[in-house]
Amino acid sequence: MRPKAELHLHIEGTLEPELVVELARRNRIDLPTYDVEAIRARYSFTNLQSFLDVYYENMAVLRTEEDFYDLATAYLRRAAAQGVRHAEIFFDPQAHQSRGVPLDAVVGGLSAALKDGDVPAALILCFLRDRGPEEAEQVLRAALPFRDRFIGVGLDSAEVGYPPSLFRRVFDIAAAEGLRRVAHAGEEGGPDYVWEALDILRVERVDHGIRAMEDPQLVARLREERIPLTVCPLSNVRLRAVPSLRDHILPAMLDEGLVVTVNSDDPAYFGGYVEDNYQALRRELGMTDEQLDRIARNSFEAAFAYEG
Ligand SMILES: Nc1ncnc2[nH]cnc12
Ligand SMILES: [Zn+2]
Repeated sequence: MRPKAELHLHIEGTLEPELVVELARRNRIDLPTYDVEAIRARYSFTNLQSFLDVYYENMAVLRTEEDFYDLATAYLRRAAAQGVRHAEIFFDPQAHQSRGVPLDAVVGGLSAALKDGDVPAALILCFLRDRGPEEAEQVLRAALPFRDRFIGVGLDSAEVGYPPSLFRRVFDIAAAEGLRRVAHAGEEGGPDYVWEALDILRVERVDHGIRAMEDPQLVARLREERIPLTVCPLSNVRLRAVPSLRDHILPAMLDEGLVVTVNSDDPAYFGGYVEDNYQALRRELGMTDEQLDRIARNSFEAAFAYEG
């Protein structure tokens, strides 16, 4: 299996139904069903929001530092089996704080798992864009005492209606703290969101970015500056950002000379971990070993903290 880095992975999106049930029992939380197949049967999505509704509902079982430790430990085990040699992992503190889970339990559990895990990994703190810029700034300030436990900040959750420009200030603060910067853009939002992420947030990687291909000038900018894109093919199909894998624009992105990487996004929900995404590209799009090797090489080049 080809070695690779994974750069677009939400740790909350690795919460498998089996762990939902185990944590609900451990924390005495009522679930509508304890049948893992019944939970999985709900994973049919029509767009990003329809997924986010289920994603936020399921993560209510995450309560304690131990829960976050177990979640990240399970991911790192799977990642190792998928050929991942380095991971940069998103987490969504606001999604837990809003349920009364303290930030130190989240950061403490995740960072302890990373320390003990087999795959070298780092954390990227994401702001939920639909909760607005003021709350994002509060979260960043609350997280600064844990500054040594994460390497950067990101922007995720519902995209359309929440343009990157809203988050200029909090990204400026992050930059001044020496934090690396990424943002989801061009998943459901148009190329204008990718421009804003680059020009206003000064991001160093674009998460998804598939709609950048609608704007040739933007493609030229991404190519010339070698700004990596963390593309998530199975996610794009399951959230209907593309009609099917056969229609995915990823091969054209590679042909344009873009620094494309392949990642799993929320693998517990989208039918596969990162190697499964590589294999699907081979199977459905006929991508060659040479192309997939290039993508894997890109993933190490695009990493912020790879020490290979
Ligand atoms: N694909 C995605 N887009 C935006 N926010 C997310 N949070 C988890 N997965 C996401
Ligand atoms: Zn994502």
